[in-house]
Amino acid sequence: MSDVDIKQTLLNYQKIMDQSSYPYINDVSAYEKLSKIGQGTFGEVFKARCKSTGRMVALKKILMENEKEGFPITALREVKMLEQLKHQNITDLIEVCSAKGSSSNTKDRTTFYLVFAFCEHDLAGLLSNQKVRMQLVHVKTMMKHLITGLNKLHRSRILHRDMKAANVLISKEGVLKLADFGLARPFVQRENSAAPRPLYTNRVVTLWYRPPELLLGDRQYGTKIDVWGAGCIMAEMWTRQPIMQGDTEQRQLQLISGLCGSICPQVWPNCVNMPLWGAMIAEPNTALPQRKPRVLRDRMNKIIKYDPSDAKLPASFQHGPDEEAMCLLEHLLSIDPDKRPTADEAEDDIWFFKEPFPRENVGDLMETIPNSQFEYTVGKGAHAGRGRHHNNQPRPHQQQRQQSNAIPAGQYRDTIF
Ligand SMILES: Nc1ncnc2c1ncn2[C@@H]1O[C@H](COP(=O)(O)OP(=O)(O)OP(=O)(O)O)[C@@H](O)[C@H]1O
Repeated sequence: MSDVDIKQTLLNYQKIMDQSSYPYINDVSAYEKLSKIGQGTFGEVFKARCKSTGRMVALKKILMENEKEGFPITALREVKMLEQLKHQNITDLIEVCSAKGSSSNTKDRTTFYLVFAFCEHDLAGLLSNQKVRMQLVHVKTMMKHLITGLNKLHRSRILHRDMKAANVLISKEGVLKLADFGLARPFVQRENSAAPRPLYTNRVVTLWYRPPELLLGDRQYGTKIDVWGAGCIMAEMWTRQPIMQGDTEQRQLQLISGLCGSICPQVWPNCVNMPLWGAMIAEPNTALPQRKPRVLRDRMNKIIKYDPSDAKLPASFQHGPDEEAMCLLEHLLSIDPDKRPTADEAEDDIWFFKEPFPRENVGDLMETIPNSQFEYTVGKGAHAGRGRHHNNQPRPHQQQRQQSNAIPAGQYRDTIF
């Protein structure tokens, strides 16, 4: 079914629903709104409680950009994908709810909400809280959850396209969930490499987590764009802040070269075929500086160490760099997308089979966080919008809106850890 057909079907469906008292979709009044916890690109997000079960949920209001057209196609895509993606490491969409306008002006309008199981933290908030002391086993468990969730996504032929610590949620029980499928899209697996590949928009992924191929204008990318994001998140587990914080696409490329080495045909033969390669390399102040060494290992070796205060490590452990962790990180952050592992390969990485072994959850870490820190304040606290997508670029469907490259005051600017 084409997007137009889906839209038309939904329009008809909504008309029927509007005329009927039969609850095809539950009314949002089944939930009691408690507080506003986020301002997503698509609309507001509220913490709420189910009146009948007491279950905590996140209500994501769907921004109706053009109400006459009914339920937005982008939100419909998100719902359809999340229905396929039932997995413990993926945000749990419980249902879609609706609400009728209450005033005489709005009574013909229906507002829709996506209802998700509530998660107390996002990873960005957790990492920015210096009181949260993470041990190697916590980092490993969270990375295992993240890669397992990503593997499920890719096996379901879906690209996330907005991997970042702020889109990784952690439940009170200490289970990590990939969230925010607003930019996700299904992809076609090419059986025949000679077949033409579909073109996707390259205006995806928050700048700090954007891989070299997207920065060089690639429109035929694949799952490896998410794998790069997983690598950025893995490094951030130790640095506690995003590792490459460019404020323009050119600057982001320079930061990548500064850390991961020059983007050049010797390390990535196909780079010369990227749409922006020619223009960028020819610039006098090129964003593609050549002969830059790869210093990722040196920089990270100082940080990726066994923590001597980590009582859970066997006594025989040396407190040196964690060589297996370093190897996985190096692999995830390969400049050449073809050299990055698939999520399936990363899930079987040797690091996860070495002590300390990943656990079912990081519930013990969650227990160390005082209850008060489970609460939200808009724009502050656990869900503060660090590296938010809309600070760097609009969603594809919003490209007509003004793009702002500004990073808000108090946030990281153009730095490298
Ligand atoms: N299941 C959940 N539990 C708790 N909070 C959530 C949940 N889902 C979303 N949120 C909060 O709402 C915010 C916005 O949600 P989400 O990222 O899905 O929307 P978005 O419009 O795509 O936002 P963004 O512009 O940040 O990408 C999140 O950053 C998070 O703080």
